[in-house]
Amino acid sequence: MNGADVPSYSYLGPEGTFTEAALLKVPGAGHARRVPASTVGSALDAVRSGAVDAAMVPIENSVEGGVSATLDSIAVGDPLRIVREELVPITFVLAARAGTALADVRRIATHGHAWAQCRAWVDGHVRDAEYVPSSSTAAAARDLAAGEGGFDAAICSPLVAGRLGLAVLGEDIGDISDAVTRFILVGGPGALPPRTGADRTTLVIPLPVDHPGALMQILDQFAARGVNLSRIESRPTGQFLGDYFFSVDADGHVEDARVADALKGLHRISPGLRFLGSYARADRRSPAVERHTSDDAFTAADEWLGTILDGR
Ligand SMILES: O=C(O)C(=O)Cc1ccccc1
Repeated sequence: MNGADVPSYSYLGPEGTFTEAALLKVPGAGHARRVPASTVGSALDAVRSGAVDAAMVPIENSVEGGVSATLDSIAVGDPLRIVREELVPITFVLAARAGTALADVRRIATHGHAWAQCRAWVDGHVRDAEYVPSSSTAAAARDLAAGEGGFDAAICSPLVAGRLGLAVLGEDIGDISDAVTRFILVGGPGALPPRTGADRTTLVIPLPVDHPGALMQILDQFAARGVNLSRIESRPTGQFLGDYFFSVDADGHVEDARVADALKGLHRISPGLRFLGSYARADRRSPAVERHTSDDAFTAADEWLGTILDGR
């Protein structure tokens, strides 16, 4: 904890982001040192430099899918470890300065994921709407309240709109009303969070180039050990056209024999495999494990092989 008595956390800020709401769900975070960062990359760099103990960043949205800024920043550079996840239900409002009517709104600032989730509402209520990208929903609202940025409205949380004294021109404007975002708490390499039986393991798997069937072989490592995947996305490495890595969430903990065995198989196919952590699922859902992929089955198989190698 950097010698201080309280832990320190960076997060995608400023105050009032959905990411801060996720951080405040972490036990003790309300009394911790909380350091807002203007990008996901800088929140993670604060962990790498040792300026903070851990960072909270968004990773996945039930409507829009993976958060590329997070998937990419965590995949390269000094190794990081996900130690926890939080789920936050997301509600958006259209906020404006007092005196602005909905008919006057054209330029709307917000985070890319918020914009993507309110597309239908905006199309139906704002004529010739123009998207102004912002680093977060709260940054858009803050700049709007300060009269900066040259936009007419912001899409943000009802809480932030209220705190900044902004008028709400549209309530609950998300196209899917029960949208949820998953956030991850990311620390440096260290002891693994304990296995709970309802865990998730996150991996970065570089796709070997000029290797026919590589993706099939990668997927087969999970399938053959009965390991379910809850997310798989391909992202370009940025090195050259056609060079990709897969960002994967698998059910289970690396201390589960079937997951450990799958990781060993993956490493043989893709030696640049990066282990990003095993941590408890926020929804506490445990996977169904067939008998032949249970820890007991793996132990029995190891013992059986041992008898052969020992000449027994
Ligand atoms: O901009 C924010 O408030 C964030 O925390 C990022 C985000 C944006 C939209 C949905 C979920 C998270």
